[in-house]
Formats: sequence, structure tokens, C-alpha cells
Amino acid sequence: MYALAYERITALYAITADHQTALSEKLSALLDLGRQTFELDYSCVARIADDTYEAIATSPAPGLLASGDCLPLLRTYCSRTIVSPEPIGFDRATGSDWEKHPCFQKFRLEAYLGARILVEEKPWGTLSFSSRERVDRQHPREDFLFIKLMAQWIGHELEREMHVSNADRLKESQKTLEIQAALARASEISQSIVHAIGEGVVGVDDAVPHRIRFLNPAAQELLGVEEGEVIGQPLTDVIRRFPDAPGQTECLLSRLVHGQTFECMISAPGREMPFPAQFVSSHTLDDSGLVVLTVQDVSSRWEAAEQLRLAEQVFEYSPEAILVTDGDGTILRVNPAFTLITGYPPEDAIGRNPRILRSDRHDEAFYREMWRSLADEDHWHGEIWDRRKNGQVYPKWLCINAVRMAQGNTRYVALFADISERKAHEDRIDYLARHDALTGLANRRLLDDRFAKLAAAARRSDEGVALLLIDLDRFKQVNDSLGHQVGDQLLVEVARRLNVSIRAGDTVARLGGDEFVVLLAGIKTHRDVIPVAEKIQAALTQPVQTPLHLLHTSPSIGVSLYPWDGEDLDSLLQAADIAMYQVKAAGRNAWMFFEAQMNEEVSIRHRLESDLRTALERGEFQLHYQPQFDVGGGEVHAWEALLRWQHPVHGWIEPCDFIPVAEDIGLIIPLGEWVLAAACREAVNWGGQRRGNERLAVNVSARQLEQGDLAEVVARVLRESGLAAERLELELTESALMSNTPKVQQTLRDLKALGVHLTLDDFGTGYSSLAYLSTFTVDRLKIDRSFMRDIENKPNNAAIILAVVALAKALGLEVVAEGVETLQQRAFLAGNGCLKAQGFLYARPMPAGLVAGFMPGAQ
Ligand SMILES: Nc1nc2c(ncn2[C@@H]2O[C@@H]3COP(=O)(O)O[C@H]4[C@@H](O)[C@H](n5cnc6c(=O)[nH]c(N)nc65)O[C@@H]4COP(=O)(O)O[C@H]3[C@H]2O)c(=O)[nH]1
Repeated sequence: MYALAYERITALYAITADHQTALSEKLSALLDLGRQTFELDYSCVARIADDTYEAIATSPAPGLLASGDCLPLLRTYCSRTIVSPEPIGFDRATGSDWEKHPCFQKFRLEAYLGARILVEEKPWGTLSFSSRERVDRQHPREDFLFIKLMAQWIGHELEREMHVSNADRLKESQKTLEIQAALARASEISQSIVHAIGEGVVGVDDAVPHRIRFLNPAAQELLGVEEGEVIGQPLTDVIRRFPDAPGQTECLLSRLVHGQTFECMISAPGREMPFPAQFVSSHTLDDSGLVVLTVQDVSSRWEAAEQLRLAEQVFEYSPEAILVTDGDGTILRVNPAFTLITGYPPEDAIGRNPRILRSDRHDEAFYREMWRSLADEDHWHGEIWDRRKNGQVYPKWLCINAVRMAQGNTRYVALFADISERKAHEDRIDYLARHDALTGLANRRLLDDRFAKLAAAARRSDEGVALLLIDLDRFKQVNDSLGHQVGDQLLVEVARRLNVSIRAGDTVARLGGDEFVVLLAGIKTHRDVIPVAEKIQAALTQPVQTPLHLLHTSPSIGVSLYPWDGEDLDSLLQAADIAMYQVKAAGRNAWMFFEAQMNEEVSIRHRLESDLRTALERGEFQLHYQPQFDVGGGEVHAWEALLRWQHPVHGWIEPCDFIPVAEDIGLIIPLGEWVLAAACREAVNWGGQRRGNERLAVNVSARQLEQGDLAEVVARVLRESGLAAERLELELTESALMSNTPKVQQTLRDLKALGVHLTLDDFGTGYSSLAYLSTFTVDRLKIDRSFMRDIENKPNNAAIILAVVALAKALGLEVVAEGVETLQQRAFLAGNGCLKAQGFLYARPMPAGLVAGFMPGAQ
């Protein structure tokens, strides 16, 4: 009300210019004007004399005081005002000794604004305005100027009354002149108020083109112009509506000067960006056609409105459910996402308590903690299980904020999202991260967790945990010969069999490849492991039927025990691995407990491996040769190259001690190539008439055959050494042929095409399958020396030899007996059709240097 200076002045002018009305009425109107202007409830004009405060006029009447009421001056705020040349304003916030004042104690006044009235330049009384309501603001400078102006007018009016009563007309007219002067001064003051206020004020002609008459500093700053540049300019040259269509600004301004108020975006010459402005106009103020406009930058209000609109949009379109309750938890608002997630339409939710959403998954302590957090920190967030209207329980991520409102009450704003899908996805990812994709068994990560739990439980109950490390024998051959798909089928079946071999609480895991681990809980003694190990071994030894193949496999199992063989999973796996290695070395398909001394064997093996790796480059290998004779012993027809390793510390090491190691570590490939090249080179050097037609037999490992390039290697060695292909004979073991892959078959065909001879070594010791003999084009069978041993007392051995000889004859193959040590053995062979023989009876393996001069029967 009367916020603008010119409005106040105009209203004051309207009261004071009226000479017909009695002073008492004018005082009353003036007090009302002051109360509205200052927004204070009570007002009073008081005469102060002899320390007495006498109310002359009050508004409202009666209010705190009625006309004629007297108070001791000391008890009023006006005791200060009467002695102050400038008006005085108090409010609760600024009056430090406020509450001690007797007037506060009596009237409980919370705000006060007063100015003294001078009559004939002496303090006569006070004009004051007050309120019992708290006013949390300070009176602006304009209020002080205005109350002073009112007090001055009252002073003049009182003086005039006094003079009129003396019927001194002359003086009256003089006083009238003085009043006019006072009003002129008031106008000056009004101008200075306009100048001082923070709101933009622009005076323009009411006629088009609304030329600017004045504008205050606030308007200049707002519009970015200097007063000097724009006085006399049409207002439309200074501001334009944005975006503007021709004539639009002019149209708006003409509405404005005719009393309309509006807001729009405007561009002003000095401002970079358009901004929202509010225009308010007075009616034409005087005969000169002056219109006063106020202009205000209302960006912050627009922004606030914009924010509010945005917040509404967010509320409406948020994919997250939003729920607002009052301080007692009664639902006030819900958004569409809330309905979508919970199934409750707004009419079913509003007015009820969010307890309707509760599931029974959380106890009271959970909700207590939630409310504690809201009370102490105004915030709670977390995962919670709630129930939809249809009864379905689902997980959601909930975030609640307590919003403390200005009026002192509280609102709770809850946002939540349904995370069922995310949780299912996370569970799936977690499952995949902890399980083997092929078999569904635990993987290494889950095994770690399970072991940690079992070990902790074992510590509490003073028991142990057994770890069984299981490797499938000959799995690689299945994979290589029948393909990965069949290999996978085998692994899945093994996983199934392992699962059914254990109790609930035990764990089966796949570490990768064909390596499985079983953890057994509640182990009191190592004897508890035996039945399970035997059960697993029996289960995995049973053939596996896949759609196209019957697969024969068996497990090699190493067992270690917690806490005796290791305190952590790695140590236990290492111990079980050592035990498993021992099982493999001892012929596979068995299980074995880890024993401390196995560690020693492992370190010996490690030393052997590292020595073996350097032996080739250090030239520690040699070849010895053992001749093969006709059974009568009169004629040598071939020489078998046998590898020898002279270790710098341990001396001669037997091939059976290092060849399997060289195969395991892959060294057999370069080593085998070295043997082949050295043997061919040396055989060529024996030369001469005597040795020129004798064949050279070289052992070839299964690994060399599987490598796939053996035929090329042999061709190159023959080329480089100059040895005729038909003099070379390759001895292959049955196990080398077992994989029977297309690659192996091709290699054998290529070797035959080169013209070299192929011998099946150690015949009868492997899984002899007569199918090999028809599939592979071998030239000879070599009966293993184990059958020769004790032939006189072991009829079975003799029978096998006879069978092999008969088989060879039937297939048109040569047959050679190995390990012939006695004359009886030679006689047995000779008597049963075996024409070739090799053994200590004829000659022991000898260094290459002795071969050239070797004479049958001379040793
Ligand atoms: N008790 C007894 N033994 C006899 C008799 N006559 C020959 N021997 C031994 O029997 C083995 C014959 O070789 P193998 O069966 O191919 O068995 C060989 C062969 O499988 C492997 N080997 C030797 N050299 C090589 C090689 O250069 N490459 C590959 N891959 N394996 C080799 O090592 C095995 C053992 O070789 P060695 O220890 O040299 O043992 C040789 C030889 O010394 C006998 O009358 N009585």
C-alpha cells in the first residue's frame, strides 16, 4: 500500500489540499494514510507538555489510546521522539533495550515509528505509529522522510488553527503562503525520495510517443542508459518488447499509460540480454499529462516461477515414484510413477499412511533406524522391500528427505525406484562371476569364499577341511581327437557326477580345463576322506556316453587337509597338486594324500626341469646305439639310437628319468629334432660297405607326432645329412598313435610317402587295439622287453609273444623282440618264428665311436 513515493505524496496532497474539512478529520485521514503506508496498526498525534503525554487524535479510535488519554511521558517511546530532530523507528530486532522499556511492558508494542511535531519551531508533540505484531524488517529511508513530512504538515496546520482563531487574516494568508512553500518543499522531498528509492521510476508524457521526462538512477541502471541521453526520447527507443513484432511495444506502452500493469521480456540498449520486467503506471498525475511508470527487473521472480514449473514437470514425468507426506506421515501427493510402481492410484493413497506399502521383510528395528536418521539428519536412503497393491513384494531404492517448512511444520518427500530388474541382473552377474559357465559349478572366486567359510567353521568346531584336486586323465586326447564339443560334454557329465558324490555343505568347483576341486567339510581325521575319494574315483572311472561316443576316462586325485597341509587355499591347492602329480607319475587313475616328503620330490623335479632346459645348449646329450640282429645273432640289420644325458653333477641320467619330464615341459620337440639330426649325421659317417645297408632306428615321442610338422623335420634332416630315407626307421609308441587325430594320420602318411619305415614300439603295453594296425601303415612290431622277462616261468608272457608273432605274420609285418638277455629266450624266439631280436645277449648300447668297427659276435 502506497509503496511508491509519488503515491504517498499524492495521497498526502489530497488530504492536506482540502481546506473545507475540519482539522480533526484531516488528522484522522492522515493517521490512516500513515498506518497503511508503514503497515503499522496504531497511530496517535499527541501533545507533550509538563512530562505528560496527551492523545489528541488516534486511529483506530479507540485503539490503544483514545483522544484525551494521558500518560506520564516517561512511560512512552515518544519521550525519545520529542527530543530527536529526526524521526525514530524501533523494531524488536534493532531495539536492544526494548523489552526493558515500560511502554513495552504496558502495551507490548513490537514496532514503532515516530516524528516530533514543531509548532512555531518549538517541540509541540509527536506523531507516532506502532504495532503489536512483529515487523521483521527495518523501515526504509522513504518512511522516515514521509513521516517527517506529515509531522511538518501537522505543525503548520496547528499553527494555522492558532492564527485563524486570532482572526488575523493577514497572517493567515502569510501562513497559507508558508504552507504552499511547505508543500513545494514536500514536492522537493518527493523528488528526492523518487531519486533515492531502489525501484526504477520513469516519468513520461501520456501522449504518444511517450517522451521521457525524467528517470531515476535505478531506472538508468536497469535500462543501461544515462538520464542525459534519453530525456525527451520516445520510451520505445529505449525499451522494446522481446521478441518484438512491429508496433507491439508501442501498443503495450499505450495500454500502460492508460493504467494497465503488465510483465514482459524487454531488450534495453545497455543490456546484453533481454530480461523480464514489470511495468506499473500511475494515472496521469497533473495537467501536464505526466505519467509515472515504475519498472522492475523481475528475473528472480520469473526464475522462481520457472523453477516451480520445472519442479511440477519433474514431479509429473519423473520415472521415479515421488510421495509427499505431512509431518504425521499422511500422504499428501503422489506422482504417476508412484501409481505405476505401487499400483495405488492417487485416490487410494492420498490421506493414508505409507505403511500401506510395507512388506513383512523388515523388522521394527529397521523402521526405527529409518526414523532416527530422518529426525537427526533429515535424510534416509537405502534398499527396502515393499509390497505392491496386488500383494507382490519387490525391492526398491528409497530416498527420504525431511523438508522443514518456514511455518515450522515438516514435509517428508520420498523418491523411489523399482530395482527388481536391476537386482535380478546384478544377481545374474554375481552368479556368472562366481560360477563356471560350462558346468555351473563354483569357480575359483566362489571357491575362495566357500573355503573361507568352511575354514572358519572348522576352526570353531576344531575340525578340518579336505581339498581334493581332480584332474581327468587323457582329457586332452579326447579334446584333440574328438573336438571341444565332446570334451565339453565330458566335463559337464563329470561335474554332475561330482555333485552327486558329495554331501550338502561340501563344494565342487571347476578351476578351468579338466581341473576340479572338491571341498569336504567336517573332517575329523584323514580317514573321513577315504570313502568320498573312492566314491569319486569310482564315479569318474565309469565310461561316459555322449551322443556319438563312449568315452573312457579316469581321475587322478591329490588330497590335502586343512589346517595340517596348509592354512590357506593356495597352499592347500599346491599341496594337492603335488599329490596329484605323484598319482600321475605312478600311472594315474588313483588318489593320494599329500605327504610332506612329496615337497622334496617336487623340488628335485623342479631342479631337473631347469637343468634339462639348459642341457641341450650345453651339449650334455649324446647318442648310444644298440644293434638289432637276426635272431641267430650272425647279422646286424639295424641300430637303435638311444639318448644319454651326462649331467655335470649327477653323471649319467637314464632316459626314462628325463624323457617324460622333457615331454611335460615341451623340451622334447627341440630335443627330438636334435636326436634325429645327430643320429642321421652319425649313421652317414659310419658309412662303408659293412654299415652302409644297416638301418637306423630313432625313437619318436607322442608329442613330436602331435606337433604336426614331423614329416617336414624328417625330410629336412634326411636332406641335410644325406641319409637315404629307406635306411631310417621311426619307432612310435602305441600311446603316440592313440590320439589318432586327422593331423597324426596325415603325418604318418607323409612319413610313409618319404619312404621311411615305421615301427610300433613297446607293442602290447598300451591299450593295444588291433584297429591301429589296420589304420596305420606300420612296417614292424616291436615286442616290449617286459614280456621277455622270466618267459620260462610266466606262461602268459610267452603266450602274448606267440600271439604277437602270429598277428605280425598274418598282417605281413616284421616282428622284433626286445630285451633278449638269455640263450633260452633266443631259443624260444627262434623256435616260434620271431626272426629279429635286440638285447644285452647280442650287444649293449654303445657310443657312436664304436659302431663303425662293431663286428657281430666280437663283443
Ligand atoms: N633290461 C634290458 N634292457 C635292454 C635290453 N636291450 C635293450 N635294453 C634297453 O631297452 C630300451 C630300448 O628302448 P625303448 O624300448 O625304445 O625305450 C626307450 C625309449 O622309449 C626312450 N628313449 C631312449 N632314447 C630316446 C630318444 O632319443 N627319444 C625318445 N623319444 N625316447 C627315447 O627311453 C627308453 C629307455 O631307453 P634306454 O634306457 O636306453 O633303454 C633301452 C635299452 O638300453 C636288455 O636285454 N635288457
